[in-house]
Amino acid sequence: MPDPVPRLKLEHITRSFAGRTVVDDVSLEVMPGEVTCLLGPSGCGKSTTLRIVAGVEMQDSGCIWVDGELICDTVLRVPPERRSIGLMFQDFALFPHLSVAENVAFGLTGSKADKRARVEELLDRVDMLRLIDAFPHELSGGEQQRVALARAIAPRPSIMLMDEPFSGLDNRLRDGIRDETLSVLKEEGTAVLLVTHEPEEAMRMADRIALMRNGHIVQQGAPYNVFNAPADKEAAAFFSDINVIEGTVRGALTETAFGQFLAPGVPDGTEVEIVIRPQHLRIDFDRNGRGPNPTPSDGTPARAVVERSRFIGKESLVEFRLDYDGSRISATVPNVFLPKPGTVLWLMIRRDRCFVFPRT
Ligand SMILES: Nc1ncnc2c1ncn2[C@@H]1O[C@H](COP(=O)(O)OP(=O)(O)OP(=O)(O)O)[C@@H](O)[C@H]1O
Repeated sequence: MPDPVPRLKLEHITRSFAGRTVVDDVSLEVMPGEVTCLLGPSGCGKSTTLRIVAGVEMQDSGCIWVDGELICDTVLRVPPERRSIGLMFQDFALFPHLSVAENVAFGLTGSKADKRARVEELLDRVDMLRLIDAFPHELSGGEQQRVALARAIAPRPSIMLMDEPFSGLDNRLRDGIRDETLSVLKEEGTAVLLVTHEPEEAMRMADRIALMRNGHIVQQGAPYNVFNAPADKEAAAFFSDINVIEGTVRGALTETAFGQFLAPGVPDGTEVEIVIRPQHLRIDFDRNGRGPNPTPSDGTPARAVVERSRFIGKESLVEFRLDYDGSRISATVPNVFLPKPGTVLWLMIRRDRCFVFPRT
């Protein structure tokens, strides 16, 4: 079977402003009915990439394809209004003088009856049918956002570009609207390119995450893979707090408080950093100095003294100092676990959750 054609494909997109490269060789694909999140810190070039796809900004080089058809390179340029692209941005604005129904019908063509049917269908899907005749000023922020979504989807764009569309909403409202939005877009088969700087939002919404830094895509893949096999230390740190254990390679091994780590193919003398997330440390009791029995997957246990412990919501964060070299390390534990400073405990780390990188 031939490979499916991506709904949206970006190839080697580059854009500079005043000699500074802001989007640097970005390539990605979005399949129909799938959500790709461009995730990265503020200023890394996410919105510029989105504006280039929308056609309101021009790339210096690279191509954009929709359903296998070239729509933009440095010579050809299909204008924004002919790209079948819907836009939903944080500062979306409904037309204040138009009712909910008129707002949603705004970009629609066809007979009055067809338009009305489409408006009602979409408002029903976003649970806003009861407010069809209301005006924007009579709606809450969340309700306005749902109408904006219905309006953006109404003309059946094959691609939806979303730039931090939910960041103006409070947390509880946001989860509901995010999930609703996702199911409507999936049902419509729309390909979504969504920009966010929040890893949690990307993990929740994306089929694929493209992690961006300084204009580059550092890593792309399913959320599970990007989280569990980060490309480098910064990629790991973008998703959660991390611990970094330093070591030097001798004979393809690094000695640490937690025993030896394999560093195959790494030359002797190379300094490495072993990255482990706080949730992947296991804590055990001292048992009069005996500590826990090591298991093959956890390696050698390390004796540590509690410096501080805090309850931080669903879990507790415990900060330790390792006997081995006096370095600090943190562990999170579900629920409430608040050992006193000075308590001796033992730590083990899940080897399958450690990432070894050359020191940068
Ligand atoms: N028209 C422009 N002229 C000059 N510089 C620009 C222009 N547009 C964007 N930039 C710069 O390019 C960089 C990337 O901006 P961009 O808005 O794409 O980042 P972002 O990742 O979306 O950030 P944020 O999450 O803060 O919106 C920024 O340093 C910005 O100042």
